[in-house]
Amino acid sequence: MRLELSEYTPIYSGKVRELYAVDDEHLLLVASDRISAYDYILDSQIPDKGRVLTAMSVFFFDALGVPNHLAGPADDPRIPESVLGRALITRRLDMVQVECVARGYLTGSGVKEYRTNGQVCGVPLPAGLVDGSRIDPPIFTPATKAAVGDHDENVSFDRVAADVGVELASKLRDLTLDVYGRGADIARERGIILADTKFEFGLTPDGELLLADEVLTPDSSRYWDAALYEPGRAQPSFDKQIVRDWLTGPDSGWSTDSDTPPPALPDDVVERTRARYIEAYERISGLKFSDWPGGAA
Ligand SMILES: N#Cc1c(N)ncnc1-c1cnn(CCN2CCOCC2)c1
Repeated sequence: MRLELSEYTPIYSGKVRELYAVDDEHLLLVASDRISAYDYILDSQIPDKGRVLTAMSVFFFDALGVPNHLAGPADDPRIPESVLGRALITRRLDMVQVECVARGYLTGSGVKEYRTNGQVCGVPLPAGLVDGSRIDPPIFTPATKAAVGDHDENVSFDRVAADVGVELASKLRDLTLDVYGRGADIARERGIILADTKFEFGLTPDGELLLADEVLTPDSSRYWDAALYEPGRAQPSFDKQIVRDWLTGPDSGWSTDSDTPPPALPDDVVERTRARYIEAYERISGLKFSDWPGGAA
């Protein structure tokens, strides 16, 4: 008999995910159907978004074979029925307070920094790059974890080494670039560009470094459709562009200049966005989302 979610102690609530304590050594990581856009958590939810992103993490954890925090299968008996398919049992780790970012393309905060000094996180880049330019080989561009609601601050490798020691900083960098590179290769073979991603790592009591949190999902990474890739402009988001275009289009009555929260999304925008998440998962994994636990009975 599965416990109810209310029987677990909540210990962390993020923009779209929550953590609960299962016991002294295990956590329940729950992904919601909430979606963010333009730094707002939208009132509208995307049905099955939490299940799709959980399925993506599990696919990549399995495919990439990196020691990680998973401590049970997607249908683990400790997972409450109400969150089955969008929750995972994980080992409770001592989290390394570094956002481990890998960039294979120049965009977002990276392109802003590049335009001021030709570098990103202290890594010099070739002259003449534009928004969306490929960075080959990919670079490690860590950030400090911001308080809820703030943006992370890009920092140099030397700053990470000063904070956590050069040996652990080097392991974080090497693992981040290796896992990103192999994950991006898998996606690229299936027509999807993983432009960049953010990993989190934690330490076990005996000092083993494990990959934690979510892995290579559209919430922790930028997903682009390779068929639409064109350097020199902001690339359309594979998963969120439908939402972004509607919110900034003529029908929403809202704009990014508005000082009010975005309006609710029309049903067709919700449904098309749901379909994009499922398409990304099925194309990358080669699996059927309908086979993933927790679907409508
Ligand atoms: N994963 C993991 C994990 C772990 N395996 N052990 C101990 N702590 C954490 C942890 C605590 N906070 N965060 C930041 C990321 N959060 C994830 C959930 O949703 C909110 C954001 C990770």
